Amino acid sequence: MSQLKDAVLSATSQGSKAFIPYIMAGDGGLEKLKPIILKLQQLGVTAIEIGIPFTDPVADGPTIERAGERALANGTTLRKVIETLTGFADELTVPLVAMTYLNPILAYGVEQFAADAKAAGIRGLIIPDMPLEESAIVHPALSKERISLVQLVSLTSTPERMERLTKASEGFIYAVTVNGITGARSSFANELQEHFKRIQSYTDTPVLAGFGISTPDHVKDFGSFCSGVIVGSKIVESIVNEDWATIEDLIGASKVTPVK
Ligand SMILES: O=P(O)(O)OC[C@@H](O)[C@@H](O)c1c[nH]c2ccccc12
Repeated sequence: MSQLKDAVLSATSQGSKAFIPYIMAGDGGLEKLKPIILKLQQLGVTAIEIGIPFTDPVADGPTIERAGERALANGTTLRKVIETLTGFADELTVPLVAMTYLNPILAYGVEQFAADAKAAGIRGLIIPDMPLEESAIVHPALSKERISLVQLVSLTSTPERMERLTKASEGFIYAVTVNGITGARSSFANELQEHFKRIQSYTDTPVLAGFGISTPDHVKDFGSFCSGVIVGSKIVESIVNEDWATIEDLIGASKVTPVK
């Protein structure tokens, strides 16, 4: 079984929803990575998505893009992130999900990456620029280390593609809630509920919503029709501002049973 899927299922079995914050590794310096991760896990998150900064981040909106630029300016690399994580992996109680583009993994070496990622506490991987059809490049090495390869399902996927992505996705399904790039939003399309129902109809793997989610109400609304949420830009911005109260409120909203 996937440790990532287990974590999501156990978060949802208690009437709560899964909450996965996204952070940009190296934003503010790599020495911040450990205290930020330990603080988030102490606040009760389900897993933590760790962004590896990249020079050409196709899916990223301005907040994440700028965080990535700051992290790159600090000299952050995939290798350094993995080394840093490995230094405190024995203190981790939640699974980490790395978000990295394909090129840094190829440059690292797929097999070596998978082994080192495992030792660093990484239990899931999102590779936004790798189409499902190409996943044989990394999948065997990841499977060997029991690292789940999470697929993104977009609003515009055809039903056939949606079914294929959904069935292939490991750990959870990352259902993208908007057409476009990452970044806080104020509202979402009305048909989302139907979209989520359709995705969930293909699989028992939990479906999580991500992109644009930025308020406790969003967390509750999405929690009423899927297994939980991923929040990126709002978390990245709050960490920069050292606004932990906002982060606690967002996490808190995943812990109540939504009344709907
Ligand atoms: O920032 P938002 O809108 O809350 O969305 C989450 C997102 O940032 C995070 O999951 C992410 C960052 N970069 C990505 C690239 C592709 C897919 C997902 C991501």
